[in-house]
Amino acid sequence: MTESLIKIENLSQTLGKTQVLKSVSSSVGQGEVIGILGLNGAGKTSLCEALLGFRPATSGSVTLFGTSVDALPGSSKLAIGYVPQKEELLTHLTAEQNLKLFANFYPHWDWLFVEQLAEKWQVPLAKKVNTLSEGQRQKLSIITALGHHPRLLVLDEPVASLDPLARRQFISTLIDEMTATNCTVLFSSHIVSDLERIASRVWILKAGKLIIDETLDTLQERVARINRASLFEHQPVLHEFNDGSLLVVTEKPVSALPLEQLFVEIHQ
Ligand SMILES: Nc1ncnc2c1ncn2[C@@H]1O[C@H](COP(=O)(O)OP(=O)(O)OP(=O)(O)O)[C@@H](O)[C@H]1O
Repeated sequence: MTESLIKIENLSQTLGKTQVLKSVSSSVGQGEVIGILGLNGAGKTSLCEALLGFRPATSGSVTLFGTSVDALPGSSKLAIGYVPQKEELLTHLTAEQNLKLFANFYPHWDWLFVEQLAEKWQVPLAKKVNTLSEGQRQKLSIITALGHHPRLLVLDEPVASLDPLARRQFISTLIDEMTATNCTVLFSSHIVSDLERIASRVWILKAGKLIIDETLDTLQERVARINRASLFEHQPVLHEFNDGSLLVVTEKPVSALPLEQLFVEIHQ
């Protein structure tokens, strides 16, 4: 079995008085695309940031590329592309100056690819960032993360400000990039249809807990809500609803709930 690119073990994090992550465990292999879903405040950003080592875990651990995230060498950091929920561009510089700053850090920066993306996505490179629209800034932030062809790409709601055409272009670029480089992608979004187009696996967070960690195929074909009386011995329960019914993976295909409906139901 190939080594996990990301390994998360019993990761918990408390910020102030809030426990924002509760004993999260999972592992992700090279080339997997994880779609992260959760209500506002569920812990998606906290998880992305903890995975990248931006905030130390209160307990538990994260391993990236086989090394503890707390001791990650520079070469591994350079293999990561990150699009934060709120872009962190230098607003008094032009879009092009921002790209040049990023390019300085990355030996494998691909200017041809970056310029093609900027043209296709209509990001005006000569304009100062503080004069760009929110969507244009978001596109620029995505380009800075893709420009060095990362092995691991973490995208925290990258499409929130994008119009439908831009979202479609972004998803298609992401698919091309994944095909060309077999990069691993973690992608949080509230737009379930986008996640369904690219995710191989789905994580659903609820109040800091990872309650669902299943392949998209399993979720779409074999996840069903059953009564407790129908539960087989040793059948793992994904979620228990308020009325006592249970969400389980069935052995044979069932007419599973559409992902969006499943998401809504487990939060009611
Ligand atoms: N610096 C902080 N100090 C204290 N609590 C925090 C801090 N940052 C986030 N939180 C809390 O952590 C919880 C998870 O927040 P997080 O931003 O990870 O959620 P999210 O799923 O990304 O939400 P959204 O969909 O709104 O972006 C929330 O209850 C939030 O109030």
